[in-house]
Order: sequence, then structure tokens, then C-alpha cells
Amino acid sequence: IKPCNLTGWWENDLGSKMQVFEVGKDGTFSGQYHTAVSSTKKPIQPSPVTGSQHLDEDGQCTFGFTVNWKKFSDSTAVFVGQCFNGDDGKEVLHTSWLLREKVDSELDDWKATRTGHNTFTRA
Ligand SMILES: CC(=O)N1C(=O)N[C@@H]2[C@H](CCCCC(=O)O)SC[C@@H]21
Repeated sequence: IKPCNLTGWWENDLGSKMQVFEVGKDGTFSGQYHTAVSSTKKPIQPSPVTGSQHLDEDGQCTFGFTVNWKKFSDSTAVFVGQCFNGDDGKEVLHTSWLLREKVDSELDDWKATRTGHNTFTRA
């Protein structure tokens, strides 16, 4: 199995793209997330990604990352997932995510977290 390294460009079926800069010896990485969709009214801008992946196993690593939508939303997303080598030799990232929006009142805390899942392939 090929060793797993998330460095590079990824895209999902929403048309969002993620660029992972180089992955450190400890598995940490940073990058940029270009979301194609948003529930905010402000214009979308690239957002910083910080994350960590496993490096020790022989490939098909698990990872997590956080996206701070700092320029256009006061929400935060966290993704967890695993990289698989498809039978066609192509890598695919299966992820689940939590999107926490900022709510003005604690009374609205119950409805402030959305969840979903999504798959990324090499862009
Ligand atoms: C991969 C995936 O499903 N998603 C993706 O690529 N973009 C949307 C969300 C973008 C949030 C933007 C900021 C905001 O609207 O508050 S994070 C989960 C979802």
C-alpha cells in the first residue's frame, strides 16, 4: 500500500477545493480551504486549514483538520476522515464534518452545529 500523504490539491462534489501544504514529520499540516458553498452573505474567501494525519501505518491514514472561515464567517468547521487507495489506484478521502456557527444567544446553542460527510479526490 502506498504511504499516505495529504499534500496537494483535493476537491469534493460540492466543488470545494482544499490545498494541503507540506506535511511535517509529526503529521501536522496547514493549508487553505476554498469552499464552493456557504450559508453566509459575505463573499467567500480562501480560509486557513490546520490539521494532523497519521504517518506511521502503511498508508490509508486517518486525519483531522479545522477550517477557520475567518474572512467571511464567524463559524468553524472540523473534519475527520481516512484516506483510501481506491481499486483504480486513485486516492479518496472519506470525511465527516461538524460546522459550528456562532449564535447570539445561548438559548440558540442547540441549533448551532451542523454535521455532514463528504468525499474528496485529487483535484
Ligand atoms: C465538504 C463539505 O461538505 N463542505 C464544504 O466544502 N463547504 C461546506 C461548509 C462551508 C462553510 C462556510 C462558512 C459558513 O457558511 O459559515 S463546511 C462543510 C461543507
